[in-house]
Amino acid sequence: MADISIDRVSKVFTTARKRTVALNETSLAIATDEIVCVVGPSGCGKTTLLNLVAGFLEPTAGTISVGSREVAGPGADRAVVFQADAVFPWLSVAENVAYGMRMQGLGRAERAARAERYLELVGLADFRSAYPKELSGGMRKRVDLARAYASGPEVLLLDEPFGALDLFTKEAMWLALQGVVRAEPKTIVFVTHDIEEALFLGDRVVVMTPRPARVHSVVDVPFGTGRDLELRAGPEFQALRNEIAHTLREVHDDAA
Ligand SMILES: Nc1ncnc2c1ncn2[C@@H]1O[C@H](COP(=O)(O)OP(=O)(O)OP(=O)(O)O)[C@@H](O)[C@H]1O
Repeated sequence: MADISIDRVSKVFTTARKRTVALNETSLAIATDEIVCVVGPSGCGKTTLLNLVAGFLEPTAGTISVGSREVAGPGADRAVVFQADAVFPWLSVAENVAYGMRMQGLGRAERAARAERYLELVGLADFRSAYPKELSGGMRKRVDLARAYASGPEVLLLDEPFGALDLFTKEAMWLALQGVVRAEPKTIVFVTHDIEEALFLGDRVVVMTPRPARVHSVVDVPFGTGRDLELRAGPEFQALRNEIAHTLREVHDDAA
């Protein structure tokens, strides 16, 4: 269990031809076991922010802490799920889920027990011996999620994990993620382009400005736990969706 503190973080990419300020003194505090969804204009720096928290990139200025530790590189306390599948095609579903635990040196029996627990939580227990090519896109995403959880992180960083899925598969993944989080809460940063996804899953939705990204506004999501898909049809959900869409349109127009 850990909170995340992003304190006046800037990130400048410098190549031979170009200098890009992706983030400019961005600050954000995320509480332990909170789900924060991040939306913003395309190319504003959302993935950069996530990669900085993951430790894949180093800030040009500012600091990021997870719990009491300052981020100084990737670590087992953080697991990342990307849009692209990260499953190994030559490993079975259960072996994929156990992979990170093997790297961490856990014994065979514990790996098997933990893999089983997370396969059950994501609804894949019957597919433990299947290989990725036998799975649908949504099922492969469930494997990614189970593997991320099984590696025992304190923080989950999700970068448009369901971005390539069709609407119905996506909805099923929202419910799957919600179920796993309910069984085992985590501090989650979830980057998405999908406002409904952000509102359905998040405790808060952070709207970023165009590049260089800063936090434009933060929307508190009042729907509690155990959300069902019908929620989206309700007036409160619709009003928040419209509010965020309006903000995004505004920041987009200001930058254009
Ligand atoms: N390694 C890199 N080298 C140079 N520039 C980079 C690098 N990574 C990202 N950028 C630039 O930083 C800016 C922010 O990119 P980033 O991928 O973080 O945006 P994003 O908000 O996640 O975009 P999208 O919504 O389209 O996924 C972009 O202009 C991008 O071209």
